Order: sequence, then structure tokens, then C-alpha cells
Amino acid sequence: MTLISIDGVSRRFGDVTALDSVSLEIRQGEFFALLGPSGCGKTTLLRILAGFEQPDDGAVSLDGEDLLKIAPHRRPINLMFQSYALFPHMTVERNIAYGLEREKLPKKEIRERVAEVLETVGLSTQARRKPHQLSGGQRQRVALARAIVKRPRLLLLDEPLSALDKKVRAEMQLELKRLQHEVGITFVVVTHDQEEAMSLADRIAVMQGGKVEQVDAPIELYDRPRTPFVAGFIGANNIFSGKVTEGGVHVDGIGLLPAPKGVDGDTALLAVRPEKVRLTQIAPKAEEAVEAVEAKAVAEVTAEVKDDAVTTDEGAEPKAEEAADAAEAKTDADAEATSESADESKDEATADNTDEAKDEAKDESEAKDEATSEEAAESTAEAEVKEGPLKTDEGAEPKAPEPAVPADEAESAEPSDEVQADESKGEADAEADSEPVATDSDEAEPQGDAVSEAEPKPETEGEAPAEAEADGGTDLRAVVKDAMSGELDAEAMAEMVSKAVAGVVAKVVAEVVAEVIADNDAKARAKTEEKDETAPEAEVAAETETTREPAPETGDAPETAPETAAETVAEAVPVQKQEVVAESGDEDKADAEPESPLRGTVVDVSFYGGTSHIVLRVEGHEGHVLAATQGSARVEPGTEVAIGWDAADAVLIPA
Ligand SMILES: Nc1ncnc2c1ncn2[C@@H]1O[C@H](COP(=O)(O)OP(=O)(O)OP(=O)(O)O)[C@@H](O)[C@H]1O
Repeated sequence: MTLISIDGVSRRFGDVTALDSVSLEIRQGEFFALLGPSGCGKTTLLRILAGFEQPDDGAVSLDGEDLLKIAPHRRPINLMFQSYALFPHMTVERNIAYGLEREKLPKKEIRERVAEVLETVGLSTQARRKPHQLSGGQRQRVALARAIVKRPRLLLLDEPLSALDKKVRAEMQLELKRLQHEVGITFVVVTHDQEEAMSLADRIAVMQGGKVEQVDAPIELYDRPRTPFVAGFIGANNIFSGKVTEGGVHVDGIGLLPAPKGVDGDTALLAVRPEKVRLTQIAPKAEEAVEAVEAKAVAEVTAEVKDDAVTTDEGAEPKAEEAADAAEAKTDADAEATSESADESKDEATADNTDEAKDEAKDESEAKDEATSEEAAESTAEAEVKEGPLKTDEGAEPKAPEPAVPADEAESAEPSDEVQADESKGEADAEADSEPVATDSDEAEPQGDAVSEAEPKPETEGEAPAEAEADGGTDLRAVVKDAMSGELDAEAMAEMVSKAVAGVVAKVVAEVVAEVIADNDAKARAKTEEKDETAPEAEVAAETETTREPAPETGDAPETAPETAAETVAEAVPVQKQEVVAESGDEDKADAEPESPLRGTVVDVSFYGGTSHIVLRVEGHEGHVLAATQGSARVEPGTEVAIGWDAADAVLIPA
């Protein structure tokens, strides 16, 4: 039932139009809010209801009776001021009783009504205090008690909670709502605080520039804003301006965004709430997958090396274990670190004089003579590596990267870094170069030649051991052998084991990369064929999004280092296959929606109120796109994401 009817009310102050033909209805018993930015005319409308201001045009009625003809003090309306306007020299109960005393009601009735209202606002024990002896929240309750004790039909509250700090304000919001229900009085609150209006009011009139933009329940205002101003003013929103088409809203510089149906050809705003935005991580997931493969492979290979050393030669065990431990500590060492250390070793080795190199060669040949037990260990290690998770048998094995200078050209070439590396190994070593991890079961037999081929130590030229395996990592057999013979100190052993592990890991990563690329390429082809038969426009978008490196025809690995391989995986994995990092709403619905062309970068992630708030930068879009997800988001600044939403979750607003 309508209590107050406001019809075409205008109020001007000189050049300023404070109210411009405002019309709205306030229902009996409801908690109504006038919400809008400073200067939009809220207070002027409140003052007209209270009788302190007269409109230039329009009509206002209460229960169908012309309110404008009633003198302010005779209206069944009370106004609670922002400042509370308490009498400082009077006690709490006298402040509350004041209005009733002015009406000359019987003292007994006044006492009973004051006691009742003190009970309602929870101030019975503070009845004898003066305002300065109360907290802000308590003073606000006294002002409220004084307003409701007269039992008005309508209570007007101008920014009632603005003088309170945040915590007390939250408490008083609840208290105000409880009171309103309890006393059954119609409340009209003026506020510029949308959170306050949304949490207090049954319905809200959103005002802007002296006009009412929309009157609705809070949830409707939030879900179905009807004007651009309301869409931007109530809560956070992502707003895009574009042209309505059959497939969505076309935004210049971005493309076709998912949107509900509208009038084709109209210019409109598309509003999407942050919690409706779905983020799909593009790159990091694939990198993580590669890192996980690397870490797993390194750990397993290291374990193999350790086990072999323990079981085959007790005397050499401490050194080998030390080396393996050091290698384990280096599990996160990537190819870059490996090449860095290789460079260092090389520099050192080049600086060594020839005598030192000769000494080492001599030591090495002595070590070969003592090698029987080491060779046994070596063959065990080799066999284990072949049977383990790092499949290296020739049929399935991706090719290792080619050496920078082929071994058979090394001798004739000018001495470069690569040439030195090849020379150090000699001709017999050339085959081992292309197969850094043993792949032939015959090699499991202990053979003097195999030891010689695998020997990472320089023979004549003084090159560092690491150089000998520049094409794919140090041979594990040689590393284990040296570790057990105690020929090299622990630090050198650690470095070599690390390089050997890196070489094996590179192969495994390359293999995985090749599989993923081939898989994704097949899927992308299938998708393209599917789209050929359906929507031609969608095909263009899909092609733009999924243009990737061509997949190799065979299982051959790309000739890249592991980190490059990781990038390739990231590029090759279609967006649709990626992990959803922030999402709300019905997941089933998402499948049927056209994909949004939006791509963005996470700029900031903050967590408050149980929600992760994600700020994204999107090329072609002014300002940021906001996303929100319950709990902690699995996304970090810098992450590249695909941004989408269900068309039904977006709102189309005529521009
Ligand atoms: N007595 C007056 N004389 C001149 N201009 C006035 C007067 N009262 C209000 N205005 C102007 O009318 C417009 C609306 O003012 P009003 O106080 O109603 O806005 P409001 O929405 O309540 O703002 P706030 O939230 O800042 O209180 C403003 O531009 C204001 O400057």
C-alpha cells in the first residue's frame, strides 16, 4: 500500500535544478533509501517531505492527502538529523521525552513511552547520562529513540550512520533494520553510501542530477540495472560499449562479446559483474606441467645414480653419494645454469696449461685399469636408466639436439667453443654425442671402449669435461665411474652429475613437448573441421585464437632447450583446455556459449571479504576488467588469461 506519493516534483535554486520532475512512491512499512552522489538532490527531496522546503512544481500526498498543505510540525513525519541534534545539558531520558512534553501528554504516559523506547534501543541503563557521556553509537540510538517515541507515520533519516566508525556503523545498520521491523514505521533514509543502502533498504531510488534513474529492490538494481549510470554506480561492473548483433555485442577493437538478445543494430552498453567473469589461464599452466616433468625426471635419475653407487662399490660410495646429493640439491638447475657452468668449466680448462691436461690424461688411463668394479656399476646404472620412466629406446626416443658443429667436421673447423668440445671427445666419441644416454642394450656390457668413449675428462687439449657433452649432457656412466673412483673432488663430481641429469631431463621434456604439440594440433584440426560446417564467423575467431606452431609429423622433439620447450607447450595448448582459475555460475552453461575474444593480463590480485579481486588489463579496452572469485584465486599478476562469461549473465543496457 502506498504511503507517500511524489509526482513530478521539481525544485530549483537559481540556476541549479536540485530536483527535476521527480516521481516515486513509498510503500507503507517499507525501508526506503534515496541513494546517489553528492548534489543529486536527495536532501532537498527529504526536506520537501519534512516540510522545510516547498517544491516549485509537482505534488506530494500522504495516504492520499495533500502533504504540501500541512504545516511541518503537524505532519506525521519525523526527521532524524545527521548531527542527532541532542540537547547537551539534558539527560538521555529528558532528550527523548522532550517532544512528548511539548505535546503536553500526561507525565505517566511520557514515562511509560520513554521507558519502552529506551528498552527498544538498548539504553535503559544509560537513561540518566548526558550525551557527552555516551559513545557515538549510543548518541545515535538516543536520536533514534527521540524520533520514534512520537510514533510518526514516516521517519526520515539523513545520513544516519555517517558519524559512526566502520565497525559501529555495521552494527547500527543491523540495529536500525531491527528497529524498523519492530516499530513498524516507514523509514526513508538518505545516503550516498551504496553498501549502506543495499544492506538496509527494501527498495532504493537511485538519483542522479536531480532525477530518479531507477527504483528497485537492491538485488534488482544489482542484477538488472536499467541505465548506464546505475550499472556503473551500484557495485563494481565491467562495461563495454558496442553494437548489438545476433551473436552478441560487437565492440570496436575487441570483437564480438557474449551478450543476451537485444535489438539488432542498436548501440548498447554491455555490463558484466566481476563475479560472472570466468578466467582461463593460458600460459603458466603449461609451464608448470613442464616444470613438474623436469622435477620428477631429475629426482628419479638422481635416485638411480645414488642407488647404483651404493650397491656396487662400498669404497667409492661416500664420494658418489656426495655427488648425487649435490646433484639433487640442484634439481631446479635449468639448462641456462647448465650452460653457464659449462662455460665456466671451459674457461677454466682453457686457462689450464698443457702439462696439467697431460697429468689428467695420465690419471685417467690409470683409472681405467682399475675400472672393473666401476664398469659393473656403470652397466647397472645404464640398464636402470633405460628401463626407468625416462624412456630412451631408439624407437620412441626424440632426437637429441644436434651439436653446433658436427663431430666429423670438428677437426677441420677453426677452434671454436663447440669444436673444442668435439675434439676433446675424439672421433670415436662422435656417436655418443648424438646419443648422450645409452640406448643400445649391448652397451650394458662392461667394455673398455665404452668407458673410453664416455670419459668426460679432456685427453690432450685441456677442455673441461662438460664440453665433451655439449650436445645433450654429460654421460651418466662416466660420471658414476669418476664418482666411485674418487678421481675428482666432490664439487666437480656434483657439477658433472648435475649436467648428466640435465641432459637426460632435456630429452624427456622434449619427448613430452612433442606429444603435447601433436595432440593439440590434432585437436585444433578437428575443431577447425567442425567449425567449417557451422558458423563461418566463429571460425575466424577460433583461428585467431588457436594459431599455433605446426606439430611435427613424427615424434621427433623440437631442437630446443627445456625452457624453450616450455614456451612451445604454452603456445600449443588451446585455451579451451586450460585450467579455469576464476569462475562463478553454472559450468554446464559455459559449454554452450560462444567464446569471448577477450584476452588479458592479470595486473593485481587482492583478497578481502572472502573474495579474490582480480584486476586485468585488456588490449583494446579502456580501463581495467575486474574479476572476482570466492576464496583464493589460483592466479598471479602477469598471468595471461582468456576472459569469458555466459551471455545470460551479462546485462544489455540501451545507451
Ligand atoms: N538552499 C540552497 N541554495 C542554493 N542551492 C542549493 C540549496 N540547497 C541545495 N542546493 C543545491 O541543490 C543541489 C542538490 O542539493 P542537495 O543537498 O539536495 O544534494 P544531496 O544529494 O543531498 O547532496 P549531499 O549528499 O552532498 O548532501 C546541489 O547542487 C546544491 O548545491
